[in-house]
Amino acid sequence: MEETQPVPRVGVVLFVLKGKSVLLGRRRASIGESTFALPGGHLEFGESFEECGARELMEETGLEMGKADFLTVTNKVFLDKSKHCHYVIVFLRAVLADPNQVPQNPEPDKCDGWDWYDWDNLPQPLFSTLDEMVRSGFNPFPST
Ligand SMILES: CC(C)CCOP(=O)(O)OP(=O)(O)O
Ligand SMILES: [Mg+2]
Ligand SMILES: [Mg+2]
Ligand SMILES: [Mg+2]
Repeated sequence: MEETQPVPRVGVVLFVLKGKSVLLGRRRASIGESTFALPGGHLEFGESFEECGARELMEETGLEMGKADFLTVTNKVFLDKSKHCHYVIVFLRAVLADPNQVPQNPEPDKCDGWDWYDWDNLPQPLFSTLDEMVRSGFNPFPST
């Protein structure tokens, strides 16, 4: 019997920028377990990319998204572990509505906690897709 392949899903993740730092959290999840990743998650029915990003940011960090704009998109099949999955990941760049807001960790089963990391001194290991972008020289910061 042919093994049913999982259908591709859409994720929306955010480069939340603060000065030269970016918000990252260490994942506790099947995909990218123990790697440092951007906040974000599955696009839900009827959402715009920005609505999804704002919802996921609030759900995962308690932070309110301010201005956001589209950066790039990737298309990747994840074969790590037993759970094979295929994601189109939309990357937004965002700032906080209130730059003084402090990230919380309301989903401790999914993440060790959130912190700001200098782009020139990122923690390791990074989530695979983010690692590939960094290694390729990708820069999420607006050109001044
Ligand atoms: C692989 C990823 C970029 C897309 C899914 O993200 P996620 O596992 O954080 O999903 P949720 O936040 O929606 O649980
Ligand atoms: Mg989420
Ligand atoms: Mg998530
Ligand atoms: Mg979700």
